[in-house]
Amino acid sequence: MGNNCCTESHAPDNYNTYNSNSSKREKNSVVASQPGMDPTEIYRFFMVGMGSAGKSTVIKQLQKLCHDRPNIYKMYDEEWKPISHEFASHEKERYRRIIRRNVFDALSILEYYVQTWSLRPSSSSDADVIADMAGNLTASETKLEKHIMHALLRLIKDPAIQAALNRRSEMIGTQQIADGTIPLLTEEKMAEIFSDSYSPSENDIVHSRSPTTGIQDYRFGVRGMRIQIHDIGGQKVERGKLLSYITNWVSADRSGYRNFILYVVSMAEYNIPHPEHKEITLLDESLMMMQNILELQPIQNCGFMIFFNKDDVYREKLRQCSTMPALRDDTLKWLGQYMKENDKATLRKGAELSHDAMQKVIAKKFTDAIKNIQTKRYKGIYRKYVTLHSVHSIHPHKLTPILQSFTSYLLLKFWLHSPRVIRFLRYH
Ligand SMILES: Nc1nc2c(ncn2[C@@H]2O[C@H](COP(=O)(O)OP(=O)(O)OP(=O)(O)O)[C@@H](O)[C@H]2O)c(=O)[nH]1
Ligand SMILES: [Mg+2]
Repeated sequence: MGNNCCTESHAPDNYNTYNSNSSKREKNSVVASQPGMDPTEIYRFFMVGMGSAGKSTVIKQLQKLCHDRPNIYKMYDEEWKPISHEFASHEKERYRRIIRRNVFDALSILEYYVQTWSLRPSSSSDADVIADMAGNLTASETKLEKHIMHALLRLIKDPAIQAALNRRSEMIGTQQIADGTIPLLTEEKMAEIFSDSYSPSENDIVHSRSPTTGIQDYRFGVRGMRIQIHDIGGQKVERGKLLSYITNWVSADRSGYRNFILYVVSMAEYNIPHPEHKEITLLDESLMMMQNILELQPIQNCGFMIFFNKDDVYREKLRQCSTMPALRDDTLKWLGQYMKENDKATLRKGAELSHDAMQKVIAKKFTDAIKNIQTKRYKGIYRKYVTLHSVHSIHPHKLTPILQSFTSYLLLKFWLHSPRVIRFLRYH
C-alpha cells in the first residue's frame, strides 16, 4: 500500500498520529530494520468499533509495551524506521490537559447524578466551585488555585459523590464516566493530577480518554513482525466516513500484506440503553455495526477478528448483580435469551455467576448474528471468540483446529509468535 493511503492528520487528537507527526518525535538513533523482520510481510489491521470501545487504548497499551520492553516492542514511522517510544514534552502537556479534563468531566457527571438521584440533602459549596471551574478549565489548566484544589479533594470524599460513584452501572447516555477515568477518582490520585508538577505517567496516558477523529496510522514491530494498525474513530459523527475509509484501505492492498479487520466490542455496554432507541442496547448497536461491516463486499478477502473488550467492567457489573436487583433484571432482560437455564436460575437467586459462562453468552450473541450474514466470505471469521480475559489462558494445543484456515494461521502465528501481544490487551 502507499504508506499514507488513508492517513488523515487533521484529527484534533493527532497526538496519536505517529506517522504524520513523526518529525515532532525524537527519532531513535537506531534506524536499521530489526533482525529477522521480513521486509515483505506486514500484518495490517483496520481497527474499528463503536466509540469508547477501547480501540485507542489498545494502541496506547502497545506504546506502553514499547516503553516497558523495548527489546521486544518497537514503534516505527511511515518508512518503517524506529522512532522513540518516549512522549515528547508537548505530548505530555497535552495528555496532562486531557487527564485533568477527564477528571473534571467525571466530577460534573457525578454531581449531575447526586442531584438527579437526590443523594445530597443540600447543595454543596464545593460542587458549586467545581461547576464554575469546569466551564473555565482552560485558564486553570496549568495552575490551579489552592482553594479550588481543596474543593476538588473535599468533593471526591463527599459521601454523596461516593454514593453516585458506587451506582455508576446505572449511568447512561452522555452522562457516563469514561471507564479509564474511574481509577483516577481518588483523593490521592487527584492531588497528584492537579499538582503543579504533575507529569502524566505512561499508565495515566493509557487510562486517558480522548475520542479519535478520522483514521490514525500506527506501526509496530513485535519480535520481528511488522504490524500496522489503522485506528478509526467510532463516535457517531465519525462512523459516516467508515465506508470510504474501508474502501481506500482495502484498495491499497499489495503483495505481502496480511489484512485483518479488527472489530473491538465493549462488553460493558451489554445493559446500556441506546440513547435514541430504548428497545436496544449499545452492545446491540455494536453488533449491528459489525454485521454491516461483514456485509461489505470489499472486506471479504480480509480476516475478521473480534476483540471483546472491557472484560473487567463486565465482570464488575455481573458481580454487582448479587446486590442490585435492578441490574439483575437488566442482565436477564438483555442477555437472558443467550444464557443457559441454570445460569439464569443462579442469577435470579443473586448467586455468583460463572464469568467464563457469561463471556460465552456475549460470544453467542455475536455468533448468532454472524450466522445471518449473507455475503460470501473468502477468508474466515475468527470464531474462537476472544475475551481479553480468556485469550491469555488459551492453550496452544486448543488452537490446532484454527490452523484450518489461512486467517487462523496468521492469528496463531501472531499470538504464539508473540504471546505478549495478548497480554497488552488486558487492561490494567
Ligand atoms: N475499565 C476499562 N476501561 C477501558 C478498557 N479499554 C478502554 N478503556 C477505557 O475506555 C475509555 C475509552 O477508550 P478509548 O480507547 O478511547 O476508546 P475508542 O474505542 O478509541 O473510542 P473512539 O476513539 O471514540 O472511537 C478510556 O477511558 C479507556 O481508558 C478496559 O478494558 N477496561
Ligand atoms: Mg479512539
